[in-house]
Amino acid sequence: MRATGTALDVLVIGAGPAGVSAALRAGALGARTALVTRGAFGGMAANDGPVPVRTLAHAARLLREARQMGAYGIEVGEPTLDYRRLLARAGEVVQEVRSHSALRGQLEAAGVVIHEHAGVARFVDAKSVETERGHRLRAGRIILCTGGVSRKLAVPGSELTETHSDAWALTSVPESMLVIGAGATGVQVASVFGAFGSRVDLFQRADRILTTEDADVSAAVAAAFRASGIGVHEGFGNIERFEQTPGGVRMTYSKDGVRQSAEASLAVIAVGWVADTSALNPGAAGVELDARGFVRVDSHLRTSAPGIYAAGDITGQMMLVPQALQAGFVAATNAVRGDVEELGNPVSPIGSFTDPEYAQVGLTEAQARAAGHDVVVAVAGFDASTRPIIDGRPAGFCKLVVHRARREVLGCHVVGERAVDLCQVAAIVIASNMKVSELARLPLSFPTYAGILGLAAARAAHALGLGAREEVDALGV
Ligand SMILES: Cc1cc2nc3c(=O)[nH]c(=O)nc-3n(C[C@H](O)[C@H](O)[C@H](O)COP(=O)(O)OP(=O)(O)OC[C@H]3O[C@@H](n4cnc5c(N)ncnc54)[C@H](O)[C@@H]3O)c2cc1C
Ligand SMILES: NC(=O)c1ccc[n+]([C@@H]2O[C@H](COP(=O)([O-])OP(=O)(O)OC[C@H]3O[C@@H](n4cnc5c(N)ncnc54)[C@H](O)[C@@H]3O)[C@@H](O)[C@H]2O)c1
Repeated sequence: MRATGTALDVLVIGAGPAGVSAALRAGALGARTALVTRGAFGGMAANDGPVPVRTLAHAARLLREARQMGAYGIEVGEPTLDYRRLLARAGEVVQEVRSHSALRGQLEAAGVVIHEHAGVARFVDAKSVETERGHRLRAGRIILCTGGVSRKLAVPGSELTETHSDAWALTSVPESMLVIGAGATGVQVASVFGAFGSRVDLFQRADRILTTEDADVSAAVAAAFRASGIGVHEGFGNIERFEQTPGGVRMTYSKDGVRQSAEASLAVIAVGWVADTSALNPGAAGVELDARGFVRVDSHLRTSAPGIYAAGDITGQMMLVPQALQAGFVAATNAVRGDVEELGNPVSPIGSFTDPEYAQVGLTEAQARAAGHDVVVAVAGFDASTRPIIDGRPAGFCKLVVHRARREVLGCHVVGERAVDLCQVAAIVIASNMKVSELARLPLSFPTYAGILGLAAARAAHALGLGAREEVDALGV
């Protein structure tokens, strides 16, 4: 067992976005800090989540674009996919992102000692941790940033199912695929493999896919998926079991006493994310979990154990990279300076790189109405805007939810090309409390996707009796 000499001020466990941010902040504040992680630096975000997934989504886009070329006078023939080559490319991208990241250098410059590939770390007591590869580390403050893992289904035969990580590691595109769970992960898996030529069936227990999106977004993405050949089964019932078949796997499920089954080459489970705490032995340090199994934290990101903080997916709060970075910063600030900062509730755009893309920021229409806001809703179709028509991508819409009296945007919901980018602009509008009429009058560049936001704002301003719509429509953005 290798023990570090004197105790550290701060030990951060897990080098995903939350842990890297926490360690950087603690080091920058002058604390003697170490960062210990099971595997490679960067966590899921770099190695198994957004970076490889976005690479596959990009390949899906390239296939789509190759098929569109004929309409623009370019003949290239039907594209074919070499999946092994694509996976190699995803690996290269992960390496490239890693080698261009300034974070490791910044951590070293801040004096943070990095223990990478240390194996699983586990609490010995509330101040010390040991790792599988023999490090023993002691610190006055400990920040838990060990992220999460895919939730398993507790049904017979669940060992026959795969996770999104297994799906990325296939050596060829499966002929067919069942995707179970239609949150951000499930729809991404379904969209990518549908584009690669698998026959995909997406099973969602709730009565609509993407339950955390505006209902119009769920409906539009489901309709687009169906139009592209993906089977979308909403409110399908309960899974009874999985069984091996000669060609792959069979899922048996039932609803209202009626039993049905579906078969495919493989089944991918994407029914949610749970904290990765089993190996950490949090009980030895007095760290309590909540009913869902996430580490319970207060607004300062303090756990139930004095001197132990947690940030990122392990807390079960918004499970996204920017939020993990922010939480790591807050937890480390509090660990070093003494509980001076709260996490707060910043404006948080969310979106996914499916085809079609979808994104949101702020309140959905239903949330705004449930909160008692008197709202005006304005929708601009992509087909009413010049740029999507130029690009041959006229499907989609931008929906604004606007507070009638305050004339401020409460929410923006987009389906279609560059939806995620469009919502970043809307996030700035919301964060700055800009009036919708000011947004409508802003001379956004022409012809752009951001212009659709201006068009929706003009329609909202018109509905509020502010008279901007005709002027903007006349410009034909
Ligand atoms: C398929 C997919 C796509 C996604 N796409 C996006 C996206 O487009 N945009 C976005 O913002 N977010 C996306 N996310 C979510 C995002 O990846 C996570 O919210 C983010 O990675 C959380 O960061 P974290 O630091 O909390 O945890 P992680 O990134 O999971 O890092 C945790 C680290 O802790 C290590 N660890 C775990 N247990 C131990 C232990 N006992 N000892 C030592 N080390 C340990 C792990 O090996 C890992 O390195 C996606 C997620 C998935 C699954
Ligand atoms: N692009 C992105 O930003 C992105 C991509 C992937 C994941 N993520 C993050 O990762 C987190 C986890 O995402 P996720 O999609 O894995 O989980 P999730 O909890 O967001 O979605 C799981 C879905 O599975 C459904 N479900 C639950 N039990 C089921 C069952 N037995 N059968 C069928 N359906 C069932 C739920 O209704 C839900 O819609 C999210 O909070 C998200 O923030 C983000």
